[in-house]
Formats: sequence, structure tokens, C-alpha cells
Amino acid sequence: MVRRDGDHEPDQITERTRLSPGPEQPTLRPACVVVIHGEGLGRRADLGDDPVTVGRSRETDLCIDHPSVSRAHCRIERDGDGYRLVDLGATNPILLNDRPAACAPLADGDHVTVGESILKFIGQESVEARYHEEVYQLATHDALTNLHNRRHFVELADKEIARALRHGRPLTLGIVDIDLFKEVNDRHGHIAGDGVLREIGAVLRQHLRGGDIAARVGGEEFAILLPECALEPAARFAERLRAAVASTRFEPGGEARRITVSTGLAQLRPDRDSFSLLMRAADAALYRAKDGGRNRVELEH
Ligand SMILES: Nc1nc2c(ncn2[C@@H]2O[C@H](COP(=O)(O)OP(=O)(O)OP(=O)(O)O)[C@@H](O)[C@H]2O)c(=O)[nH]1
Repeated sequence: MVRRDGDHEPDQITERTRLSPGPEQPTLRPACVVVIHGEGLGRRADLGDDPVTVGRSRETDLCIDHPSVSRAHCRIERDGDGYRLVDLGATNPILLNDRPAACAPLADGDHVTVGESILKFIGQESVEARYHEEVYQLATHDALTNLHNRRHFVELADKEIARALRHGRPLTLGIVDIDLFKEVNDRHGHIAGDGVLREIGAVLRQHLRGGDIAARVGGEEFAILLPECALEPAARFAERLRAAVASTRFEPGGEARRITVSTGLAQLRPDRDSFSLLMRAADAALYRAKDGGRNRVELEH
């Protein structure tokens, strides 16, 4: 029973028994633009009162890192109750539903061509927004841990590596592998093992700072990408993570068990300037961590 001041006099209040929660209330969804073709596929920007810029520069709100897209390509801004599209002088001018449009109002379902990518404008409350959100989530995340999946991690890592090289910034990649996980599965079963994977994913997520990227890249293997982070601070981060996992109380199949992780770290450098080279170096460090007794962090040589 809920009573607000001034609602009713006490003798007028009646008790109501709620038999079911009733139909789910639709949540009001903001209008948005979603990349439905080309570079940035699935990426979305919600639209509110502030203008949203689209372009190649990472300073834009919706970044499409492709040479066909200008650094600041177009803007979507409030126009009365709706939104309008404004070309910002892009080298490849924007097209609205395949026609040039320097400045035009947007209607639900409109297609905006930005370089070689196509964006779709989805008006407020459209059920399509939720659909796109779910498809994007499914395509880019691991269902068990809700961290990024391997494919999306590689895509994000490629961009971060390019950015770090361009600006001469540090970046470190880590591979975090659960120790003796086979024993967990063999003793407690695969479903209990899945529970452990989910919990380790949660510990990882708790330790990330904004900008860090974590993924499940293999069965019992996770990867972390730490932009703006050199090897030593990355090692301190990995050590905190190691200690956090080691002190977590896991109970697969109801039986308390200590579970640990080993981590290999490698920093980006001129002779190690691609995702595969970084992974190879981090993997070699991980191998040494396993070889050295597990539950430890090792750095690349
Ligand atoms: N429950 C569960 N287990 C998985 C999943 N993917 C891989 N595994 C298991 O992870 C285990 C990995 O075992 P190994 O590669 O031998 O390594 P390990 O036992 O962790 O030993 P070290 O890595 O040497 O410390 C195997 O038993 C796989 O079946 C998964 O999605 N769920």
C-alpha cells in the first residue's frame, strides 16, 4: 500500500492486492542513428538535445574510422520535435536516401550515406532501436561473461593500436588464462565451470578503468587491452587482478575451491606493431607464467 501525503484521508484508503505485475511498461527509447552498412556496422549513437557529430575523428560522437569519411562529416541536431541532418562540408557529401542533402529534416527509417557507410535514423520509441541494440550486443559480446567476444576485441584492438602508434602513446595487451581449469571441469562439471568463467569475467570487469577493453578470447582465456598504459603500470594492474581472483571464494558445485589465473603482458613497440605480434609476445609471457608455477604475472622480454 502506498500513500502519498495529501492523497487520501486514512479512512478512505483501500488495500489492493496485486495479483500479477501486469503488462510490462514500454520504456521510452530515444531516437538514434545506427550504422547498418560498412565500417562501424552496428554502432549506434543515441540522440538527445545535444547535437551528435559523425566523422572519422575520434573526437566525434559517432566515429567511423574509414578514409571515405571526413574527420567531421555531418551533424544531427534537434529541429523542433524532431531532428535534422547537416553536412559539415565533407569531401564525400552526405546523401539522404541516396540524394544529396546539405541540410534536411530526418524521418524514421531514413538512410544517410556517410562515405562508404550507411546510417539509419530510428525515431523515438521505434521498436527497431531495441532490435538493433540486441543484434549489436549479440554480435559483439560473449554470451557467458558479457565481455567482448574475440572478433570484436580484434577489431577494437586494431583501432587502439593504430591510434597509439599515430600519437606515440603506450598500450599494453594482456592474456589472462585460468590455471588448471580442466580440473575444475573434470571434478565439478562443465556447468559449474561455466559459473567460474562468469565470475572471473565479473572480477575482470570490476577492475577495468574507462578506456580499458576486456574480452573472452578463448575457452578459459581472457584478454585485456590497456590503452595509455605502459608495461609497469599494466603489471601492477595485472597483479591486482591476479590477487583479486586468488582471494575470491569460488564454490563450483557447492565445494569451496581456490582458483587462480596466470597473465602474460606485452607492450606495443615499433617492432611489435600489430595485434598478432602483440598477442604472440603476450602469449610467450603467459607460457613463462605457466611454466614458472602459475598464479603469476610475466612480462614480455
Ligand atoms: N566450463 C567450460 N570449460 C571450458 C570452456 N572452454 C574451454 N573449457 C575447458 O577449459 C579447459 C582448458 O584446459 P587446458 O587447456 O588443458 O588448460 P588448464 O587445465 O587450464 O591448465 P593450464 O592452462 O596449463 O593451467 C578444458 O577442460 C576445456 O574443456 C567453456 O566454455 N566452459
